[in-house]
Parts: sequence; structure tokens; C-alpha cells
Amino acid sequence: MNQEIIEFKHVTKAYADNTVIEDLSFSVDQGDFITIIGSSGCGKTTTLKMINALIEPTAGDIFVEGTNIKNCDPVQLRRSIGYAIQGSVLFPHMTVEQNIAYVPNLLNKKDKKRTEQAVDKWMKIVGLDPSMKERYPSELSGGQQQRVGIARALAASPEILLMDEPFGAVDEITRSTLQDEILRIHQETHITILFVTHDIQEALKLATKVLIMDHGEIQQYDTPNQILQHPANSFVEKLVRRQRHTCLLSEDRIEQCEYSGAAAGIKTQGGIR
Ligand SMILES: Nc1ncnc2c1ncn2[C@@H]1O[C@H](COP(=O)(O)OP(=O)(O)OP(=O)(O)O)[C@@H](O)[C@H]1O
Repeated sequence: MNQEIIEFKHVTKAYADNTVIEDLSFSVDQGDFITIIGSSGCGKTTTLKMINALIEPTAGDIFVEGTNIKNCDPVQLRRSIGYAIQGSVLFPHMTVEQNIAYVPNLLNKKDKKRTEQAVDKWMKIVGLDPSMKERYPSELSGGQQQRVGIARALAASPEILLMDEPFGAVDEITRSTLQDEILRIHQETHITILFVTHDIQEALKLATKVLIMDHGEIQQYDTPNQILQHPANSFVEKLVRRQRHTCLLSEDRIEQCEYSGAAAGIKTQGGIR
């Protein structure tokens, strides 16, 4: 039986009198790759940040590995959940090695060897040459910085990885390579991933399940296949219309997608199409 690793129960989030998430309930099974997509400002980042307690819900409960996060120390919780976001958020004054080693160092205070092994392992997995260890972020390309960010998020061997538009700031070719890398990492590690994106093609390519949101509410939460074949409403229909005619489907994920532009209202890398 699939095991739930994250559960939202009737979660609401308001900023002052602006309610951006309304009674949100959903669960994520261990090993799922969830992509979250929806119109701009619909609450995707807010949803993600509530999982690692960077944002506190106004009402409702969130459970991570069976524990209500209200009862967790937020710092401990954040150390146990990987978090990778768009662009370079690396420590500029630290080398690649020091950036990746940051959380493992906190966790294995006395075991330097273990940290070194974690750095080597994750640099290799994300495709970074060991010769880059001593470089500073400013000496790396955007794609390399992104890889360091992912290695850093993974280096503490978290069960859960949150990714907020992690490939938004790189060119199409690098983006496609990084997508393939994250799929491989997911397949190899069986880590649970929640991945926010503006790009419907990316959402369908990566996900085992896609969470489609609008105005802080779920429009559909299902496999890419189901979403393409049985869109739940006109919002989803509009979002996937073009995709449906151009995608070849595998059992769960999209195997190959010939992208012909997203539907109205959904930003792609190039802006709104
Ligand atoms: N700290 C804050 N104070 C007030 N309003 C906020 C705050 N953070 C986010 N919001 C508002 O909450 C809504 C949801 O924001 P959020 O960043 O979660 O959306 P999003 O779906 O990730 O957006 P985008 O796709 O544009 O990145 C937006 O209207 C935003 O302006």
C-alpha cells in the first residue's frame, strides 16, 4: 500500500484579509513526483512554503511523515526537507564544496568524512565535475549554479525535496538536461518531490501526479495521462488543450512532448503565450 508522506487537511492561508489558499486538502504518497501548476499568484509558492514551515497556515493542519508540523521545530523540519528555488541562492562567499556541505556539516558535526562523501556523491549525481569544488558561485554558469543548488538540497539525504521553479532561469537546452537529471535522481533515490512550475510541458513530463491550482483551490490532481485524457473542467481543458494533440503517453508520465505553446493565462519561460 502507498504510504502518505505529506497531508494537507483543510488548510487556509490569508495575508491580512486576502485569502490566497482556501480549504486545501490533498495528500502525497512516498516516492511521488508532484508538479504544481496554475495561474500566476494562485498560491503555488505559498503551498510549498507551508510544508517546510516558511509560511504558517491561517487554519488547518499539515502532516509530514505522520507528524503535525505545528508540533515540529521549524529549523529541524527545514533541515530534513530539501529546498531548491529558482536562480542562484548559493552562498556567494562559499565554494561549491562548502555550499553543498552546508547542511550535512550541521547534521554530521563530528563526521567530516561522511560530509565529504555526501558532497562527492551528489556532485556526481547532478553532473558536476569534481574540479569545480573550489570554485565560487560567480565562477559558474547559470546551469551549473542550478546543479549546485540541487546538490545542496539533496546532500542531507532528505525524504522530501521541494523545488520552486528550479529551472526557470536557465536556457531551454540546459532546462531539458536538468529535467532529465531530476527524473533520473527521482528514479534512483525514490525521494518524494514537489515541484512548482509555470510550464505545462515540464509539469506533464516530470510528474507522477500533477496538482493544478487556480485561485488557491485544486482544479485537478491526477496523473498526467488522466489530466490529458479527462480534464476535470474548462480551466484544465484550456491548460492542456494543445498538449493533448502532441504528446505520446506512457503509463504514468509523458514520454515525449512536442510543445506547441501553453494555453492562455499560463506563463511559460518566454512569458504568457
Ligand atoms: N508575504 C505576503 N504578503 C501578502 N501577500 C502575499 C505574500 N506572499 C504572497 N502573497 C500573495 O499571495 C498570493 C499567492 O502568492 P504565491 O507566491 O503563493 O503565488 P504563486 O502561485 O506561486 O505565484 P507565481 O506563479 O506568480 O509565482 C499572491 O496574490 C501574492 O501576491
